[in-house]
Amino acid sequence: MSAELMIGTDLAADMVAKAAERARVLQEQYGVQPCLATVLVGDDPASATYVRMKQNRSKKAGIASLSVVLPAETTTAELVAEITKLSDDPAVHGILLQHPVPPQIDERAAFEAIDPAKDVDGVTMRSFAAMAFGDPGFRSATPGGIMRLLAAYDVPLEGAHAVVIGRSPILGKPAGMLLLASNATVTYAHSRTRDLPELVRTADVVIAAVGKANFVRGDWLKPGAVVVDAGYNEGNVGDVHFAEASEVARLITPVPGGVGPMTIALLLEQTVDAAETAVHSLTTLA
Ligand SMILES: Nc1nc(=O)c2c([nH]1)NC[C@@H]1CN(c3ccc(C(=O)N[C@@H](CCC(=O)O)C(=O)O)cc3)C=[N+]21
Repeated sequence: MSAELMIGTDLAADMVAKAAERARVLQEQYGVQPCLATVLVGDDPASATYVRMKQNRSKKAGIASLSVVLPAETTTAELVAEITKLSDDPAVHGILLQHPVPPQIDERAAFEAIDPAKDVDGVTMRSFAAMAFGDPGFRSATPGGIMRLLAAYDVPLEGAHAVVIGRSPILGKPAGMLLLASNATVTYAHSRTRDLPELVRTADVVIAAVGKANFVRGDWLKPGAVVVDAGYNEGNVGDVHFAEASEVARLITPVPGGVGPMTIALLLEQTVDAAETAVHSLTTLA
């Protein structure tokens, strides 16, 4: 093992502590408790576990959670109606629709029912555009968490070649946009990419977001590369073959303890951002 670990746990704890302090101030000065609504469709046990983790960590930070659980047979119209209710509820500051949803549901339509002011998970087209333009706004939780981790470890991005493996709408694609906004030279790789190992060997920064356990091998990496493993496969296994990669990389995220806690920390931070904005827009109006 020669690589240094990019540990998310401590940084995330720091971010959550700061969010908790801001939540306390909102409560004390305005009597408002930030509230994150989570929406889970169906009974996938892994998804239920992630949602529970988000709720538990919210609670520790003084953020209320409102849990909506819908049956697996829910239609797009029913889900959109539920999310619209949350969008219209002034007590709710942030909304998270857990991905994936069952196949009969149009996930994009459901995401777009989230009020952009409450899109603390950064999944709407409005938030995507802000990331693509490098404008302020909510970041998709995992990509935003990755950027904070890279910044904390002083990873140089300007002019660096970043290869993002995966192009999903709330992970790979926005991650590439944020890297581009930081002046990296970004290549998106995906299931149709030819000669993937060779391409990855040209990367200074690798973002693995494919959802295949131990997919990225040590001999795919340029010595000294920075490796971010955004995979969350069964049994807490990442997308990167950690034992091999950590012999070649300069910096690497562990799984668990890397990107995962940063994702949740950013979600909570952005929930408090949303609550502050809501409170301040009310006090300005008054
Ligand atoms: N709309 C939406 N937004 C998401 O952000 C989202 C989603 N859907 N669907 C599922 C994935 C998965 N995800 C994780 C978050 C934290 C950990 C995490 O903290 N994992 C711990 C280990 C898990 C444990 O301690 O049990 C770690 O890496 O240290 C993992 C996975 C967010 N996701």
